[in-house]
Amino acid sequence: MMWKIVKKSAQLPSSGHQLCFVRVFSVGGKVGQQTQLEIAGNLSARSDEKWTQAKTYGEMPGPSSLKMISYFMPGGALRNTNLIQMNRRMREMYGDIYRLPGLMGKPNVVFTYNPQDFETTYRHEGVWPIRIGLESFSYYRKVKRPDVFGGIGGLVSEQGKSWADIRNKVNPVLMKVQNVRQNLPQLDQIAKEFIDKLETLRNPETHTLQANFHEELKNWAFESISFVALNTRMGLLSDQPDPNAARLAKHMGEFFNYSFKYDVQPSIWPFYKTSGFKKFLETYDNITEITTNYIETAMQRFEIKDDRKTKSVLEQLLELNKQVAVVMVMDMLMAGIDTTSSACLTILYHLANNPSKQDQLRREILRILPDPKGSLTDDNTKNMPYLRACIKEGLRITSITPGNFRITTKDLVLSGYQVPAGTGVLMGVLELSNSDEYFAQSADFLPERWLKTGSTPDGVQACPEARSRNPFVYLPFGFGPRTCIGKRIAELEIETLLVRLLRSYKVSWLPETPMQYESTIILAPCGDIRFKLEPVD
Ligand code: HEM
Repeated sequence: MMWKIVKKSAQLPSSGHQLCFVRVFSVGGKVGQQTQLEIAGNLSARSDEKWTQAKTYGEMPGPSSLKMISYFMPGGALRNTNLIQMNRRMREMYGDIYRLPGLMGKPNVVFTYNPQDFETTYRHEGVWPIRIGLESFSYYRKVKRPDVFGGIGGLVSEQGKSWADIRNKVNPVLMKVQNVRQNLPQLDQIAKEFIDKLETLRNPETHTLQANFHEELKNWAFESISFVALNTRMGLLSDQPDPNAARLAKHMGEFFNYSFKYDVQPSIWPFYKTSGFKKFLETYDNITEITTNYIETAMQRFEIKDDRKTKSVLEQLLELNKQVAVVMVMDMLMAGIDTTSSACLTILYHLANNPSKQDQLRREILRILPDPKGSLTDDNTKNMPYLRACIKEGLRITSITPGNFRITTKDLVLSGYQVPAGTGVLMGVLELSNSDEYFAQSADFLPERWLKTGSTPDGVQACPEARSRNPFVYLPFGFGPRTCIGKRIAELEIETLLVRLLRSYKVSWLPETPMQYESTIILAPCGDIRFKLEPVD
């Protein structure tokens, strides 16, 4: 993998920042060329008035490479900060738009906190938006294991036409609400098993758990997404999980940590394969081996004719193309465990800290599920406006993906500065959705802001005026053709679990300090996570 320097003669700024770094995926030759062509197609000089009157890229505030490195040295302004703290300090120092030089092969990145810039970036992203990030995916799948993946990198890492070819195929399978909702009975069963397990771990006197709630929730997320993706029950919520499932869960946990280290943080692996990176490749191998075995077993099951009217997600993916199915299943497992469990934990935390909102939600849940032994169905889950509002509000206050990223494919003017095609743009959505400028009482958990007037059967007063009218300030699942493909699945899983959990327990937060987060690939809850779970009569 290498970086190619594309010199743009049209708009050279005066300060020496005229080189626009565009990543070339030498690991995925064809993809790289497509991406290059796509950007190169736009390299003819932009000469309209808006562009020529804008300040040059070099005039945009931001540190030089050397200054940036000094910030991370002992005593430096960004020493020991996580990504969120780092962005906040940089914003304090440089303002609402600033640029960071690309270090160790990463592209130059413009950080913006202006929703107009978000809109401009998305409106000009074209039909093949570029979001680079997890390049180890491409390397492993295309260079190390073409035997398994047949040259397909997967949604997360492909760009250009290769990305669109997969995305267009899998969109109807994964984004169509009805197709995803066919998993509701099994997801409901998994949520029930989760509650049964909590009950065995719960101290009936103190109502606290004798186990790590976060780990248990990750097992729930794993069990749920592997049912959707592999059409297989892993048994992770039982006393006797499938041994391969336990191995897969362990490797998935390692994968997430490795990916942060080698895909997000600056690393020399594109130039030199360190022993740590080789271990990462072993983890990839283990995940590939276990997942493909599960797929083979499921394929044998599918051959047996039965009277099912609908086809599972995996069957539909296999009908498209076996390699696409293998890649997509692995992407779903990799992207669908920590995200969903962190989001669920975050929403639960906000509900625990806002007992009156939790009570309000429980009134809705009791209407849906008067008998806790009853089942969740398409019919009784149709009308859950307060639950959906609580989920949105939880993800507004703490979006587990605090920023959205694109590589620009056209020259853009952002906040009055020229931003050449091929530059990274990081849009700080978390900051905006927590600002009083866009959401009244932004620090308060106010699900009512997401309700439509007259939409709540339980007589809750909607408060839509407390919500920003600008759709670009709240984007927890991204935006446009490249938006999260697991959004529907994640929402269904989270809704199902919250209904079951809050139907069974009144939840309160025990630690004296607020929930802590660490920023890895996402913003993940960490530290002391303890809830009190008191049974609901
Ligand atoms: C609450 C949970 C989740 C959140 C907040 C979330 C958020 C996101 C975001 C912000 C993006 C980038 C979108 C963009 O660039 O516009 C993304 C992409 C993606 N997500 Fe999710 N996600 C979640 C759950 C899931 C699940 C359950 C799956 C598995 C099916 C999944 C699979 C993916 C994939 C494959 C992509 C890449 C899509 C592409 O590039 O075409 N996500 N997600």
